[in-house]
Amino acid sequence: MMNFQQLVLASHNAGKLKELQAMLGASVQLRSIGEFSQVEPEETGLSFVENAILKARNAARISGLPALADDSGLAVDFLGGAPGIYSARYADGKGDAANNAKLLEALKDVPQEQRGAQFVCVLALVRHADDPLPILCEGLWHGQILFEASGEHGFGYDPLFWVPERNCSSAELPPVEKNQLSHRARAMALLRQRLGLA
Ligand SMILES: O=c1nc[nH]c2c1ncn2[C@H]1C[C@H](O)[C@@H](COP(=O)(O)OP(=O)(O)OP(=O)(O)O)O1
Ligand SMILES: [Mg+2]
Repeated sequence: MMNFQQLVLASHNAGKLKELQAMLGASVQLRSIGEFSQVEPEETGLSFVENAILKARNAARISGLPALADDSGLAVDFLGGAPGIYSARYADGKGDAANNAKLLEALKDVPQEQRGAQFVCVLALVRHADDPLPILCEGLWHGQILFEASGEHGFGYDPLFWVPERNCSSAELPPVEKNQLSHRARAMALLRQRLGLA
């Protein structure tokens, strides 16, 4: 097993970097792809897996380092799994606040018992840009979509995601707790096992 002391994180999302670095601990240093390039690759895949691999290969190519990518999103039952892989682009690239407003509007007449949703995270690690065997790990987190935003922590859809096991929104959870429960935490626990860090 290769020893990954330094990985480039194939993400321009500062929230992901913070969470993933906290989960990985000090033995692996995550460097942001932003140190190397500001150009974001187009996420042309039809699945979280495809987009994670695409982002990881791109970052490995640009940086010359092994690369970790996180492709994630929110799948809402009532919307047939949307916005899913399109979560970041749900409100046409207008950002988190616009995405959240659009989701609240789409669900405004939907009763509580039909507001189930899951966060999905796929982590892909490539040793180099053309790695024929990327390491893939996934994690899911089940919850419900709230009727209004609540909480200041986290990023993205966190203020709208109600966490049944804690009875609060994911943005109300202290970061340490989110990092033990989340879709990303579950995917990272699997990755740590695969890397012999667990
Ligand atoms: O823990 C989370 N808490 C709240 N929202 C979250 C979470 N995890 C993913 N999300 C949302 C944010 C974004 O709307 C989409 C990810 O999109 P995704 O393309 O994977 O990430 P991104 O464009 O923000 O950064 P990048 O592609 O550079 O890694 O799902
Ligand atoms: Mg993205």
